[in-house]
Amino acid sequence: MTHPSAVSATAPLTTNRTAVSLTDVHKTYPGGAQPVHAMRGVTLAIAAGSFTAVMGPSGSGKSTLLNVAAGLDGPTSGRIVIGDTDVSHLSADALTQFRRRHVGFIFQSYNLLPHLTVAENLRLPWWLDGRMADARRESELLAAVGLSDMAHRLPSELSGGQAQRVAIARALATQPAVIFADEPTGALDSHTGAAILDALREAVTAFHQTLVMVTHDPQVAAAADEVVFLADGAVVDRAAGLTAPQLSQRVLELGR
Ligand SMILES: Nc1ncnc2c1ncn2[C@@H]1O[C@H](COP(=O)(O)OP(=O)(O)OP(=O)(O)O)[C@@H](O)[C@H]1O
Repeated sequence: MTHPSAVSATAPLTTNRTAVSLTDVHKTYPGGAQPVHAMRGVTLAIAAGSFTAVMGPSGSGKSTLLNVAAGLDGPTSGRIVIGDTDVSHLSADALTQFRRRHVGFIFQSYNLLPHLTVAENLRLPWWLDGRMADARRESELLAAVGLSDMAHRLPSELSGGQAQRVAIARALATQPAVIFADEPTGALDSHTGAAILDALREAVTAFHQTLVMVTHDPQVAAAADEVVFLADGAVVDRAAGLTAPQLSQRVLELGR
């Protein structure tokens, strides 16, 4: 295990075959009258280089799983390992530093900084880590998401699909051990959403990245290598090769 103070900016974190593992992870929110058990003993391993979709009925704990697995929120108990690092017990500062270097995020709302250009938004992960942006990688990423000619635009001058392409490129910038995406196509029309999903898949494959994506959309989940099903805070199934209607049906059954 890597000691918190020894987190390196350059250490390759996906040398083993598992990019992320959760072992008996529980997450309980204090709540009002009663605590909410949003994760009840989740054990899950995500293979390096894979694309995993997380599906389940509303309130089943998908966003909680993503936030806890990504180190955005701490577990109540259990162990989370990203690459070779046990992040469950890192101090807040060490965890922030670790996330900047080794975890990528894509959100439904893009989360671009409005006063920075496309290129500057893309450079943020390096800047936040006190490093110079890698100009060659920046050009490669802009080309990979089809935005080479929009590097100097502001987010307000982009369509939703273009903004999400910037977010994808930014998530890939530091070659993270894993990229977590929460409903990345949720704010887009179905045509643009499909194009974004293609761009994401292609970029993730081209750059050998690992992607874990929460989605309600069975068409999106059908493009994943594997789908993890959650119900009531627990992993109840994992499946590969199901069609969109089959995935839809499975989620409906879990919600009953
Ligand atoms: N900060 C919080 N405080 C208290 N309870 C919370 C908090 N965040 C989530 N919950 C509860 O935890 C449970 C799981 O929520 P979560 O958002 O992870 O589900 P989800 O599957 O992502 O839902 P949806 O599909 O509707 O987005 C729900 O019962 C929710 O009300």
